[in-house]
Amino acid sequence: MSDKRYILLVDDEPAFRELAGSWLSQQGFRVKSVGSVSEALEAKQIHGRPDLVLLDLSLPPHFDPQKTLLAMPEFEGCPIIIITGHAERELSLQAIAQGAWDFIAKPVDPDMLAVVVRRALAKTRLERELQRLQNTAPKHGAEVYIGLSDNAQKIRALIERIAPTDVRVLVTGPSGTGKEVISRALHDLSTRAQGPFISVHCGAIPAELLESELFGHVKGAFTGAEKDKQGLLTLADGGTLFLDEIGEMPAPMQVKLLRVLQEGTFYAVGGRTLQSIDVRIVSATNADLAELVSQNAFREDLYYRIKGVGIETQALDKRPQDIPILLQTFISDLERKHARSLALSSDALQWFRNRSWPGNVRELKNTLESVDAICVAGQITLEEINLLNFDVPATSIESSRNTSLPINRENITLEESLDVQVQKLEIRLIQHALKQSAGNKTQAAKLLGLSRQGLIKKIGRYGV
Ligand SMILES: Nc1ncnc2c1ncn2[C@@H]1O[C@H](COP(=O)(O)OP(=O)(O)OP(=O)(O)O)[C@@H](O)[C@H]1O
Repeated sequence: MSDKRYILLVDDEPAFRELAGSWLSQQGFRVKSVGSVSEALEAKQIHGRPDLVLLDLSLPPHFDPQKTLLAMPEFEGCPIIIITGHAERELSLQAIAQGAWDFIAKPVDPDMLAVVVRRALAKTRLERELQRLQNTAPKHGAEVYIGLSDNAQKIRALIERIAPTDVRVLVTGPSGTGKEVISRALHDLSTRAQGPFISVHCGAIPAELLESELFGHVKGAFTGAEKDKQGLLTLADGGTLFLDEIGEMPAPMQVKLLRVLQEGTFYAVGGRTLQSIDVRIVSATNADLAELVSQNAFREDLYYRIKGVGIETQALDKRPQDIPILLQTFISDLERKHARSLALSSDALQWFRNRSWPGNVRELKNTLESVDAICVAGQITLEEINLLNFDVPATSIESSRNTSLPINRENITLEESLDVQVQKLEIRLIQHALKQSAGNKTQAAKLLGLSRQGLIKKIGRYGV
C-alpha cells in the first residue's frame, strides 16, 4: 500500500477535478476525484477513510449545500476543506462551525491550496499522534475497568477505596464481565503492586492436584514428586492470590484453605516445616456462593473468611450504555496492536448496541476482533458483520478467518434456550480448535481469540 497521503476531492466540475487532481498528485499526494456525495461515500467504502477531503458544497443531484453539509459527519476524523464559489462565505462559515477545518475560494490558487492542505494534514497528524500517545499511555488502576454505567462507576470507586487496604475481596457476577480485570486492578493499585499476582482457577485444576499446586510438595511426597516444588501460595508471598471460580473448589480443599486463611500458615504436601505467608486473597465466582452455602455445597465458614468486601459486576445486557465506550477502547487496542487506524460505521455501532450479549464483554470483544480480521481499509461496516453470520453466536478471530467451523443453521432451534445453544456451540468450537491445534491449548486458545487460562476455564466448565 502507498504511504502517500490520500486526498478525496469532491467537486462536480470535471475540469476543476482534472486540474486540481493532477496538481495535487504532482505535489506528492494520492488523489481520488469524484463528482457527488454518493460517489464520495462509495470511494470511502472502497478505499478507506481519506487523510483529507476537499469538498465542494454545491453537488448533484440536489445542488443543495445544506444537504452536502449533512454528509460531513461521514468523514469524521479527517479534515474537510470546503471549496466555495463566490458569495458562499456564510455557508463556508457554517461548514466550519460544523467541523470543517478551513475553506478555500474558487478560482483556486494552486499555491494557496497546497498551503491549506499541508497545514490541515500536519494538524491531523499531530492530533492523531497525541491520541496515539494518550492511548498508549498505560491505563492504570481503576481506569482499566471501562464503563459509563452506574455499576461500572461504582466498581471503579470501590476499587480505588479498597485496593490500598489488605481487606479480602469477593468479586461476583456473570462470566465475561471483568471479574479478573477488577482483581488485577485491586492488586495494581495496592501496596503489593510490586509483588506477584498469582491467579488460580480453582475448578480447572483436578482436585487431586490442587493441594500440591497451592501448597507445593516435598520430594517423595507422592509418586512422581521427584523434587521439592513450591506451591502457588508461596509464589504469591508478598503479593495477591487470585482464587478464580472459588465456588468450584473441591470440598476437602476448602477445609485446607480455611486453615491457611485463619492461621496464615500451611505445610507443603508431605512436608513437616510450617510455612507462613503474607498474601492478600481476592476471590471471584459467577456462582451464587450464598446459595451454594445454603445447599451445603460450599463451606459457610470459608465463605465468611473470603467475603470481606463484595464487588458485584452486571451482565452487559443490563448496562447497554457501556457498549460504545467498551468498543472504543477495544478499537484503540486493535489500532495499537496492528499499528493502523480502525473505524466503526454508525450502522455497525448500532448493530453492536442492539444485539444481546450472553457472553458479556468477552463476547463483545471477540466479536469485534473477528469482524476486524476480515474488514478492509480499516472500516468495520454491516457488510463484514453480515459476512460472519452473527445471528448465531460469535466465533473467534482466527477460527472465522482460516479454520472456520461450518455453522449449520438447521441446528438452530427454538426448543432450547439461547444459553444452552450458545454453550453447545462453544463446546463445538473448542473441540474444533483443539483438533486443529492437535490438542495444544495455547494454540487452540489463540485460534479462539481467548487467553490460555480462559480456554482452560471453559474446558473445565464444559468438561470438554
Ligand atoms: N469493564 C471492562 N473493561 C475492560 N475490559 C473488560 C471489562 N469487562 C470485561 N473486559 C474484558 O473481557 C474479557 C473477559 O474479562 P474477565 O476475564 O475479567 O471476565 P470474568 O468475569 O473474570 O470472566 P469468567 O467469569 O468467565 O472468568 C477480558 O478480555 C477483559 O479484558
